[in-house]
Amino acid sequence: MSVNENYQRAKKDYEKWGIDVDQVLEKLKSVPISIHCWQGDDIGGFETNQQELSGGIDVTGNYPGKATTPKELRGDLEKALSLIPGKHRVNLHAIYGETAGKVVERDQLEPKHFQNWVNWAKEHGLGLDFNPTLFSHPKADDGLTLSHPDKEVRDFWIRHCIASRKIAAYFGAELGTPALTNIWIPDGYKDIPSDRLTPRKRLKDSLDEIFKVEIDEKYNIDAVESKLFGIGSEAYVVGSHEFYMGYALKNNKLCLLDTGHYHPTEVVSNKISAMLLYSDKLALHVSRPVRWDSDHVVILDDELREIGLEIVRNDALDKVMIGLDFFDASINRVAAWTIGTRNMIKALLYAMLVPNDYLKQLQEEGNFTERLALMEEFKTYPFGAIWDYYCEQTGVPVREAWLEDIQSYEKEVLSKR
Ligand SMILES: C[C@H](O)[C@H](O)[C@@H](O)C(=O)CO
Ligand SMILES: [Mn+2]
Repeated sequence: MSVNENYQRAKKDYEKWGIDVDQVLEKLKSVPISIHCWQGDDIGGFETNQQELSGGIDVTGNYPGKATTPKELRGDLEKALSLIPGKHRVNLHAIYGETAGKVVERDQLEPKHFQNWVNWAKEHGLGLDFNPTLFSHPKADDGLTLSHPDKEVRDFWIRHCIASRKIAAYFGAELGTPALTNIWIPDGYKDIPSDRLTPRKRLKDSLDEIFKVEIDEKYNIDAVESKLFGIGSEAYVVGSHEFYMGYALKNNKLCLLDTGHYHPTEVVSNKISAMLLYSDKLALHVSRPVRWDSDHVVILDDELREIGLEIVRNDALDKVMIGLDFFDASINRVAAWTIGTRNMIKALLYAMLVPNDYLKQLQEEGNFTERLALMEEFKTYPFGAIWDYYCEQTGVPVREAWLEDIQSYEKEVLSKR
């Protein structure tokens, strides 16, 4: 049977539950995923005076073919995007600027250093998002940045964050879609602190300084990302969840929830509905923590499905800005992007093909038997046939056919680097 024949048959199964599958696919096309550029080069970036990765994050593996220039990285992203259905965004870090061989300090970065990215994004109809980079830098060597006891260090990073927001606003103005600027800092202590409050006060003050510079939300939207621990900040992280949740709510900023930044049994899917009661928008870094914040490639596991369900059943596709954050250097990096992003989209599609209103009604009626029965049965509904059709319809390879593209790309491009 052809992809279309399978689709027509599968569609009938969903239609019995009042699900308009054609409409679902139209809607899915309009949901952008922000694809993180840093999977392509192991968070190296292109600074002229490039430093080793720091900040308590780590990329393991030495699979050949990583991008070593902006052109290579863009080429690899293009390849991945050609295998992923829908129109998406690309998420950049400040270390991916292009400064023509000159050393430009991070607090001196300007929109012109990202002009090539903007031209490229225009050419490919992509939105861009942004992150100041507060790691892999001598001024972050002791693991402290915006909460540093030394005012000079703090001021440097404050200037960098302000410069970053201006760069993001340039993306927003040029591309006609606001850029999300996400601030994540590594600040914390390896061992038990004797004072948890003072660094948090300093971080709060630094953030106030950064956001004092007003930027129209038409161009730039600010987010702050919390963390539980990092390598070297096992005992204490200044920007904890409670810290940023309070800050974001009070200052009308977005909380960015990274799925790897919580206790092992604490899940982001369970936070979305609670946070959306108090905030109009939320941002996500979808990752896969294996035993720790390991940033494995996202797979279609229970938590990813649950995240998709929470976004869809709460009618929050316009409220949750979905970004990815994983980095695996032990496999083909273009494949990593493709697998993780396709899975994120699959999770959304899966959620859109569940009779969410009826399941809610069952819960209200206390009919937990039927609720569980249907939630389980829907797991084996012919979701794959709908996904295959979506891929075919959007002009990307169906099922594992994309692997052939990756294999030839590896042979013709990656292996020659
Ligand atoms: C490179 C990213 O900004 C970084 O991964 C951050 O988002 C994070 O999640 C740190 O653990
Ligand atoms: Mn993250």
